[in-house]
Amino acid sequence: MIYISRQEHFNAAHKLHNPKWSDERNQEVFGPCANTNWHGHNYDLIVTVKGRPDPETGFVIDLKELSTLIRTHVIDQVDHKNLNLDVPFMTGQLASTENLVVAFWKILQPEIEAISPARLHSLKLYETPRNFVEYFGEE
Ligand SMILES: Nc1nc2c(c(=O)[nH]1)N=C([C@H](O)[C@H](O)COP(=O)(O)OP(=O)(O)OP(=O)(O)O)CN2
Repeated sequence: MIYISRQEHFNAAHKLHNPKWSDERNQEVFGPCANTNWHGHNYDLIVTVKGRPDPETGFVIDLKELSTLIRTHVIDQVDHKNLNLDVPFMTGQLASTENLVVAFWKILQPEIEAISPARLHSLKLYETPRNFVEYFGEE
């Protein structure tokens, strides 16, 4: 079994804001991340799939195809966007790295399975060089 990864990049604006709370409470919990007029991040997304190399190509999955799939279904939806305002699949959700990576999984898993026998293994999403989450599809 081989684990193979592709890294993609996007930048996006957001703020951490719970609409059920007062502005003061949001500020207290989220600090500068609750800034009313948004802030931005340079995100990196690492998509890892697992499988056995095809005997004819030697590939678990064609990384060019995987890149196109990630860009079409995820990166193009979020790049240069406001995650709170512009991204339908984040509507009604806090724009945290955790919620974002779960939303990406729900989009990518069926798309990968549609083009390849390889399976999605994990997503790693960097919000900053020091803040990142990893998700394996577990509930
Ligand atoms: N569990 C989570 N905690 C936080 C998240 C998150 O998505 N999940 N997000 C944020 C902020 O949006 C943002 O990441 C904070 O940025 P910042 O503090 O600037 O992060 P840095 O790594 O650049 O900060 P350093 O202090 O320089 O390490 C906050 N929490």
